[in-house]
Amino acid sequence: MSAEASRIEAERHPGLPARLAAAAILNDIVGKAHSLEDCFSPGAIPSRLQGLDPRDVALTRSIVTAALRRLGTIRKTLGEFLDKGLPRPVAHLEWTLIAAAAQILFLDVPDHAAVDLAVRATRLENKSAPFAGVINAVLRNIARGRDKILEDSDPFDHDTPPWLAARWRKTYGEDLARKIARANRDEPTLDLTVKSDPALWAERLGGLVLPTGSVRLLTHAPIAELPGFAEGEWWVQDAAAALPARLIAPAPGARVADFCAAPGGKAAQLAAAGAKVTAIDRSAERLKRLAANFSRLDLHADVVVADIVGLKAQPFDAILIDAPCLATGTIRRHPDIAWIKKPTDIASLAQVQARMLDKAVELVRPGGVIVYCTCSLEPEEGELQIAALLRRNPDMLRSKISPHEVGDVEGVINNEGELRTLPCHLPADDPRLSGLDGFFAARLIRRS
Ligand SMILES: C[S@@+](CC[C@H](N)C(=O)[O-])C[C@H]1O[C@@H](n2cnc3c(N)ncnc32)[C@H](O)[C@@H]1O
Repeated sequence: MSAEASRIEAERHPGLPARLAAAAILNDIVGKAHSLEDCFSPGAIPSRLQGLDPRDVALTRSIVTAALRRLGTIRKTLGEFLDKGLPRPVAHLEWTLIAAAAQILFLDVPDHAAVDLAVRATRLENKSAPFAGVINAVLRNIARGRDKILEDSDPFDHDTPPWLAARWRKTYGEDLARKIARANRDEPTLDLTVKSDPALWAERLGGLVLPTGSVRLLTHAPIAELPGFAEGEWWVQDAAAALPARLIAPAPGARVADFCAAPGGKAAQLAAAGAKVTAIDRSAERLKRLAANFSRLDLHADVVVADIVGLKAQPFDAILIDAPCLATGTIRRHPDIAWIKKPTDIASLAQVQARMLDKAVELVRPGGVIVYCTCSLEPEEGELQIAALLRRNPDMLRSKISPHEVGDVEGVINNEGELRTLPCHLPADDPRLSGLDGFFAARLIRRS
C-alpha cells in the first residue's frame, strides 16, 4: 500500500493510529532500549505520536504500559500459538501482535476491535500483508483462550525477567520476591506531597492520608486539572520517594545540598521545610523542569549545573544524595525498566554512587548529616554501598532511622536502622490503594 493509501486507511479507522503508535513504541522501548518517559515526552525522537489527539495518546500509553507489565505472559502465549515464529522480514509484526494481545487480555477493548485493527495494520505494508490471516488466527485464539491464559500467568515466573527474578530470590527470599513481582503487576496510585494540611487536600481531592503523610488518590484525571495544582499546593511524588528528604529535618536556614536534584521532588520538600537549598544536577534540561516546578510551588533553591564527582563548594550542614541507579524499585510506575536495564549496568552505577558518597563526606561539615537513597531493590546500590562507605570512612556513623520517622509502616526499617521499602509494602483493604516504590535510604553523621 502506498503512503497516501495508508494515510487514508488510518483516517477511515479512527483507532488505527493509536495501535500503530503503540506497536512502534514497544519496538523502540524493548528493541532499542528507549525509555517509556522519553517515548511519550513532547520532544521524543522518533516521534510516534504526531497527529494523535490527547485521547489517542492516552490509549497508546495504556496499551504500551499494559504490554510492558505483562510482556512475559504475552510472549509466552504468542510462542504457543505461533510455534514457528515470524519470518525475519516481518519480525516487526511481533509488536503488532503484542499490542493487540495486551488489549485483548488486559484492557477494556472489545476483542473484535483489537483483532480487526491489528489485521488492518498488517495490511498497510506490502511485505506484511500476506500475514494478515496468521495475525487474525493467532489473536482469535488468544481471545478464545483468555481465561486459561490469565489463570496460568504468574507474575514472578513469567512477567519478571529471569535475571531480576534470580536476584530478588537471592536477596529477599522466594516468598518476598514473589510478592514484589505480584505488586509490580498492579497499576500504581497517584501520590502527592502537600505543602501543608494533608487532611484538607485529601478531602478536596477525594483521596486519603497515608501514615507517612502523603496523600493517595485513585484518578486518571490530567494532573494539571486537579484542584491545588495551579496554586502550587502539592506535587506528585510516590509516598516512599517522599521519605528520604524527611530524614534530614533541617533547622530553619540550614545549608542543604541536594546532589542529583532534578526534577526536584526531594529538593522541594527540603525548601518547604525551611532549608536554604542548593540543587545540583548534571542535566541542564532536567534542571529546567526543577526550576518550573519551584516556580509553580513558589519555592526557592540555588540551582547549579554540575557533575557531583568534580564538585567544589563550601561545606554544607546536610547533603541528600538521590543517586542514579537501576531503578528496579519503580517498575510499577515504569514497567519499561524491567526490559531495558541489564545486570551489567549495576557495577558502573555502583561506582558512580560510591564516588558521590565520597564527595558528600568531603563536603559535609563536622557534625553534619548525609542521607543517601536510591530507588533500587539491588543491595549493591543500597545496603552494601553504605557498609562499604563506613569501612572506608571511620569518621562516618549511621544515624539509625526510627520507625516513627516513617509513619510506623510495618517492615520498612532493617536491623541497621536503614529504610528499605518494597513494592509490596503498605497493603490496603482495597488492593488498588496498596504499595510503595522500592526505596533504600540510610542516614549518616560525620563525627564532630
Ligand atoms: C533519581 S534522579 C533524581 C530525582 C530527584 N532527586 C527528585 O527527587 O526529583 C537522578 C538524577 O541524577 C542526575 N545525575 C546522574 N549522574 C550525575 C552526576 N554525575 N552528577 C550530577 N547529577 C547526576 C540525573 O541527571 C538525574 O536527574
